[in-house]
Amino acid sequence: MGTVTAAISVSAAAAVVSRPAGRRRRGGPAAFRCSSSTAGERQALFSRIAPVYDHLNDVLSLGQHRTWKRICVSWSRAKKGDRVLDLCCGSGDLAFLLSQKVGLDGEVMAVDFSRQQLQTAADRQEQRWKMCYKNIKWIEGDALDLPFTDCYFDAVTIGYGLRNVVDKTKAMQEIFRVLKPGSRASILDFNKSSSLFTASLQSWAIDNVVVPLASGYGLTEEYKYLKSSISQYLTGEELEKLAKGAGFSVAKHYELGGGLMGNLVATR
Ligand SMILES: C/C(=C\Cc1cc(O)c2ccccc2c1O)CCC[C@H](C)CCC[C@H](C)CCCC(C)C
Ligand SMILES: C[S@@+](CC[C@H](N)C(=O)[O-])C[C@H]1O[C@@H](n2cnc3c(N)ncnc32)[C@H](O)[C@@H]1O
Repeated sequence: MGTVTAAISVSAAAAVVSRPAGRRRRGGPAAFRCSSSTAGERQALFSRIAPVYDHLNDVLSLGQHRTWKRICVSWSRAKKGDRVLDLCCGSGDLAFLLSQKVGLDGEVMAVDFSRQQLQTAADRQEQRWKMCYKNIKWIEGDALDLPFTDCYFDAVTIGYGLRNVVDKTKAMQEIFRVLKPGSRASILDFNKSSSLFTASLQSWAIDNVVVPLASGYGLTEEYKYLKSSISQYLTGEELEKLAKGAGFSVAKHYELGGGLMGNLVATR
């Protein structure tokens, strides 16, 4: 009873219920509120969705997310022999693309704070035959406190990660810090569109396709978080200002996928 009590008092305070596994809170599923969720709660969210994350991305975007990720990596200008960082790497999609760009003479550091996402990435690496993938290191770490010295990387990518960190300013400052002068950060995410039509289409797709399908996997609240996280994200113009504020000399945001997605390219 004590555990349930603790859960109820926690839910009253934090609006998020961290229930003991296998037991449901009275009154229906927990609401995962983006505005009050902590880093730990987001970490747990991405660990929960890890087993189906890649599959749902392919199904829900009709495979288009792979195109957007290829563009993100291409715009990082990562090249043979480079030392590069994929931040918030998740299951490794961008890290695998970077690996092919830098080759065996290069090095890919892929950082995430979800052990389950990293395990998925490492399993995928095991199952693939390309020799270059041996240049990837999977590192459990925090985007807000990177374990690297200043001016360490020739390029940084972050795909669908900046929107999910609890301190976007600190994350941008860390990205700037670990980049070599003249090098690029390429930051892919959903676009917080100023177009009412695009914003409505994005919102409709999440409400009527993404969340219902995710519900079939018991991940309703996890995928509802998507919509609230986008609503609390930054517009392209605000992302450019955030990058310039962190010290980047050039920052430009480009819309992708008809405005549903966006990619910021910032040069140190
Ligand atoms: C790769 C994509 C999203 C990754 C992703 C990011 C998050 O912050 C999440 C948070 C919580 C749960 C899941 C995620 C998550 O998967 C983008 C593509 C996958 C999207 C889930 C689908 C988006 C659908 C578009 C709004 C409409 C696509 C229209 C057309 C088919 C191109
Ligand atoms: C939507 S996934 C993106 C994964 C991958 N980049 C992709 O494009 O599919 C967001 C990832 O960011 C990670 N993440 C969120 N906040 C983080 C932080 N502060 N430090 C490290 N990883 C973080 C989550 O664990 C999750 O794996």
